[in-house]
Amino acid sequence: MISENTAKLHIAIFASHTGTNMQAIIDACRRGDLNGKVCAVISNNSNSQALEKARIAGVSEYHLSNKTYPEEDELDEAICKVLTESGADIVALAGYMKKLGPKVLKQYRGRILNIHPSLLPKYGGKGMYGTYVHEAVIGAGEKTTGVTIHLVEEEYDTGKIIRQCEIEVLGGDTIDTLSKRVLEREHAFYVETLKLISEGVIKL
Ligand SMILES: Nc1nc2c(c(=O)[nH]1)N[C@@H](CN(C=O)c1ccc(C(=O)N[C@@H](CCC(=O)O)C(=O)O)cc1)CN2
Ligand SMILES: NCC(=O)N[C@@H]1O[C@H](COP(=O)([O-])[O-])[C@@H](O)[C@H]1O
Repeated sequence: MISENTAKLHIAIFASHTGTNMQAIIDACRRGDLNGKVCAVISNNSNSQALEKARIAGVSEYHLSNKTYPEEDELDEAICKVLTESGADIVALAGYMKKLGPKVLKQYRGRILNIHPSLLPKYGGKGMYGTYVHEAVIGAGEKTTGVTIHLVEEEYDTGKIIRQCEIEVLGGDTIDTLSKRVLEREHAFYVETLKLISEGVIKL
């Protein structure tokens, strides 16, 4: 339970690749736009730009994957240990491509957020990540897409929806133009949502 208070929100961020949402959250904390601190960045990808961005920002970063922990339950436990030791109040998945395990889900139930680049429940679930989502949206002839921030449960994209915003699909949109426009909107949307949580306006 995230209680309304003036204490900084300690945020652990998970990212697998580029990490632009992670960077937006780090920057917002540093600017004072979000009463928070990114206490850890975790990636399953040792070569990710996300880990490099975290190193440059001076944020504690961890490569935790099936390469470092081949046994799934050991990886699950290792992630729990890092989250506990980092003092994380809340977990923000931001382009994290792997399924969180049962131990992490139990330890942080109700306090794990994920951002998804569509209006869930449409275009979610296994295989629906990154540009595959925008490809499906355009392929279906949708006039509107959007961004969803939801709580994370065992199955992909099934948790309670916390906030959504709509984004128009333009006539000439390609996968590239749409993904760029959605990603740009995600950055402010994630920061706004975390701010509302830190202020107790959104109660988890
Ligand atoms: N326990 C949970 N873990 C995660 C969730 C979740 O809701 N529950 N959300 C995902 C993020 N996500 C969508 O928002 C998502 C990410 C990845 C996939 C997917 O199909 N992944 C592939 C593997 C892709 C790869 O290895 O690069 C797969 O599982 O086959 C779907 C949805 C984060 N974790
Ligand atoms: N299903 C999960 C999913 O598709 N997540 C998406 O991955 C991108 C990560 O970008 P980033 O690494 O630059 O923040 C974002 O568009 C996010 O919505």
